[in-house]
This record gives sequence, structure tokens and C-alpha cells, in this order.
Amino acid sequence: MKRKQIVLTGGGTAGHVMVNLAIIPLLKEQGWTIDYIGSKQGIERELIEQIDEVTYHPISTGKLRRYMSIENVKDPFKVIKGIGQTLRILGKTKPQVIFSKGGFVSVPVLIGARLRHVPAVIHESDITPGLANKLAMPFAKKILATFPETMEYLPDKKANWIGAVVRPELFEGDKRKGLLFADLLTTKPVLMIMGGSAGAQKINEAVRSQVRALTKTYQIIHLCGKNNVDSSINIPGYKQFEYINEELPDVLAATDFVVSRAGANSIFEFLALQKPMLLIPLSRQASRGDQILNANAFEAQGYAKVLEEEKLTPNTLIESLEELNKQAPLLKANMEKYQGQDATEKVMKIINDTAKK
Ligand SMILES: CC(=O)N[C@H]1[C@@H](OP(=O)(O)OP(=O)(O)OC[C@H]2O[C@@H](n3ccc(=O)[nH]c3=O)[C@H](O)[C@@H]2O)O[C@H](CO)[C@@H](O)[C@@H]1O
Repeated sequence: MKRKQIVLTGGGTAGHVMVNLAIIPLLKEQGWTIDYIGSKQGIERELIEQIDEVTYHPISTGKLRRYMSIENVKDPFKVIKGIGQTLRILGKTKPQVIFSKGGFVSVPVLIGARLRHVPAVIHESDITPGLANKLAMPFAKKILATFPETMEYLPDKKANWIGAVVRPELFEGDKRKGLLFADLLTTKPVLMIMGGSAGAQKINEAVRSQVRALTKTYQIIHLCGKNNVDSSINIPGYKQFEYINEELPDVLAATDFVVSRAGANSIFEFLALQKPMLLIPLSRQASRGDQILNANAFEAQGYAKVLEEEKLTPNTLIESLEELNKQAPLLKANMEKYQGQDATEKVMKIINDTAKK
């Protein structure tokens, strides 16, 4: 029988790795040999290198910045180097298909794939395609989208709306274990604060300035991002973690309310688990505004409350949380009606159909 060989890519932030994490167990079940091309230092390396039977290949990669920087001059050379490295990896591994979850590391990989005539499937989880995916689109055979709204931004012939992929282990959390892990055992509701996979400085500051007031009502699990733990704060009922991985399902099971950035993966996870959420999307100054669109779409469906980052102050945070508390039964009722099927099987089918026979 012919060997089934796939290369996965995607990284930069955890949001660009999650779909890959969800499909890896299924690819293994189906007998695929899996290689992963990622950056040297991105979070994808940490997340993927701990998985058995997946070979991680670090390559050189560059990023296009929205501001003037000497790096913008150096980065095209890094991308060219990354293409060369990709060509060598693809020459050795000879995959029948490539699956990309986006992020800048995926650009040299997809160019390499085109040069080696390997068909590629790419995935976009935000409403509007990110720059890396836009650059990669001409090299892809199929483009998968989480939001139906994304279809208008994609070339018709390649586009497939599949819905959200949510890691199955997130449904298997144990509330008691989550409380024990965070050392929280009172009867107050649990508020989980997540500033996306990298944390969010502005959210961290607003929460910390009100931590005494907030802990009167809630016990707080604050996922604050790498190097963002403030060890000077020692208040019962307020627990900080940089990033959690295998404990996340238990922590989510223990969570009653969420305050979060509006990264696409996170918000669909909260929706699937029916967690009332206050979303504070990354502002247009700091991004292309994709999270604002994600958050507004969720608010329009009645799944979330939105607080714009420009309006975020310690006071508006408290007021919005009071409002979230009031609206929680309605938000939950709307989320219960959400019929979105997990799209993991669809991704698997498209990968199998696209692979070179
Ligand atoms: C600053 C930035 O570029 N943000 C983008 C990035 O966000 P980001 O990387 O934050 O992506 P998402 O919010 O989509 O996903 C974060 C993922 O990390 C997981 N998680 C988070 C914290 C933690 O401690 N443990 C953990 O496992 C969440 O469960 C989720 O699955 O990719 C998203 C998806 O393309 C985009 O919508 C965001 O705009």
C-alpha cells in the first residue's frame, strides 16, 4: 500500500496551530505519516514537539509589518531561505498534500509546495483572511473557512465553508479538577480571563486595577500570556497562569463567565461550551480589525457582549461584567440553539480528496 504522507504548517500564535492539533489524532488513526513545518521560535514548536509521531522541521521565516522597520528589509531574505528549506524538506518527505492553518511561517511552505507540485489546503478561521493566508491563497487548491461571511473574500472555485473546528478534548473537562488545579474552592462563580494565546496587556491592566472589587463577586483564573504574570499580586481568589494546555478543558469546565479577546478559535470554543462571554477585540490600531468583525458577528447572533478596546477602562470593565451577568441566561439560551457541527471530519475529507493519488 502507498505510504500516506502529509505536511502540516501554521504558527506564530496558538490560534494558527489549533486546527492542526484537532486533526493530528485523526490523521494518525488514518495511517498518515505527519511532518510539521513551523518557525524556530513560535509557539507551534512548543505545542507540536510534545506530540508523538509528528516530526517538527523548523525553518526560517519573515513577517510583513504595518510599520517601518529594518526587519521589513531583512524578512524577504528570510522567506527566501525558508522556501529553500521547505523545498529540501518536501524533497525528502514527498507528501501527497499540505495543510496550512496560516500565520507567516506558512507563506514559504506554500510557495515551496507549489514549486514541488504538492496540492495544498489552507484554513482561515477569521471573517476576513489574514495577510499570510492572502499571500498563500494563489498557491492553494482549497481554502476552508470557519465563518460563512468569509466566503465573499475567497476565490469561488477554491472556497469551502466548513464551520468551526473545536478540539474534542475541550468537551471532556472536569469542573472539580479545574477548581483544584487553580486552587479555587469557594462557591463564587469562576471568571476566566483570556487575552488570546499571547495574553493582552490592556486587559491584564484593567483586570488587575479592579482585582479587589472583582474577587468580591468572582474567583478569577487569569490566562495572562508569556512573561505577564504579576507576582506582586497575592489576593485569594485571583490565580494567574501564562498559558495552560492540557489543563484547559478542566478549567473551562469550571468556568462560569469569560472575558476574552475575540480570536476566532477561542470564541467558537466558548460558544460550543456555552460560556457567556464578554469580548474585548484587538483594536484596529493593532490589527486589521479581524477580531472586531468576529466579536460583532457573535454579538449580533446573541452569543456575546462586546466592549471595544477604546472604551475599556476599569469602570467600563466592571459595568460590562454586571451587564454580562444580567444577560447570561439569554446568551446561554441563544448558544444552546447553535447548531454548528464540529468541522473536523470535513477537514479530513477535504484533505483526503485533495491528496495526490
Ligand atoms: C494577536 C493575534 O494575532 N491574534 C490572532 C490570533 O489569535 P490567538 O492566537 O489568540 O487565537 P485564537 O483566539 O483564535 O486561539 C487561541 C487558542 O489558544 C488556546 N489557548 C489560549 C490560552 C491558553 O492559556 N491556552 C490555550 O490553549 C485557546 O483555547 C484557543 O484555541 O489568531 C486568531 C485566529 O486566526 C485571530 O483571530 C487573532 O486575531
